[in-house]
Amino acid sequence: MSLPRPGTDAGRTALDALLNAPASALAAFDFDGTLAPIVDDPRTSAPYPGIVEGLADLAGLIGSVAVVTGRPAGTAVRLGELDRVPGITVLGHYGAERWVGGRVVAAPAPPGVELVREELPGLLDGLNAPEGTWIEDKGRSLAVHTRRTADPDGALTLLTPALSELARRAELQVEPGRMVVELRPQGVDKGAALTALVAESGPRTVLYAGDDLGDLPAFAAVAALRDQGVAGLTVCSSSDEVAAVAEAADLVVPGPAGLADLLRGLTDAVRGASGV
Ligand SMILES: O=P(O)(O)OC[C@H]1O[C@H](O[C@H]2O[C@H](CO)[C@@H](O)[C@H](O)[C@H]2O)[C@H](O)[C@@H](O)[C@@H]1O
Repeated sequence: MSLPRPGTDAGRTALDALLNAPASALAAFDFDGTLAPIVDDPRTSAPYPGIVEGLADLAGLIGSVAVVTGRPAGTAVRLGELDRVPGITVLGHYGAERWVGGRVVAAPAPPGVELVREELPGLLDGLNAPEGTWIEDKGRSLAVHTRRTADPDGALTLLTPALSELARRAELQVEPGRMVVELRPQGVDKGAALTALVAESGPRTVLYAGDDLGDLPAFAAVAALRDQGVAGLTVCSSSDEVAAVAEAADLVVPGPAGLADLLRGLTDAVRGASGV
């Protein structure tokens, strides 16, 4: 499997650094839209064929592999079969939760989450939210999905102002995503999560792959880490739904299928470079 070349100097430098010193590399991945194709019902998400095997192979060849997701960490592990990846770290809820070796560690959710849980159904009724609007209660956050409505973008436009006002009263943060608006605790994002992981394990190279707006803080963290001497490669798992992530990435691959190919290309190249 051939390995695509990043379109930026910084990305090419980081890819070369990863291949030259794989034991000093961290590769971190978003879940939905990156490792798992987007589906209408989030409860049925599953990794793209070959992804789990690709992550497991990579985990045996480089310093560390992580998933950083907006999902609860345990949900991502269950849906993604991530416990099949030796040594993987899974950071859930944008870094508020950490799954490692079967245990989830997290601080308690702020009280605003309970307020949103109580008020959200009535708020959606009052707005005549279109049929197909669905509340995903993730425990420490709630997400309002519109993908299954007749007009997902129109539904988001209708609902977002009132959801933002509810988030403000609950002292929560609004997280927009692919046909979804999430109300979640403040003070965490994927950038801070990735930065903390790097501080902990001290890699000399970081690869981060994502597809949605919530991944942009992680891309920004990769850029900041470069200034501190850590080589960084950002990868976009592209879609027709989000343009900003491809614009910010060093390398763009066509969705989870492209990410599966990239994983195979990376493992082949690492093995080739080290003669394994
Ligand atoms: O950080 P991620 O791992 O990318 O999680 C972000 C959100 O992903 C899920 O929603 C998205 O995927 C669904 C399943 O494919 C899709 O139906 C939905 O339209 C997408 O927005 C998940 O349900 C959310 O809780 C995550 O925050």
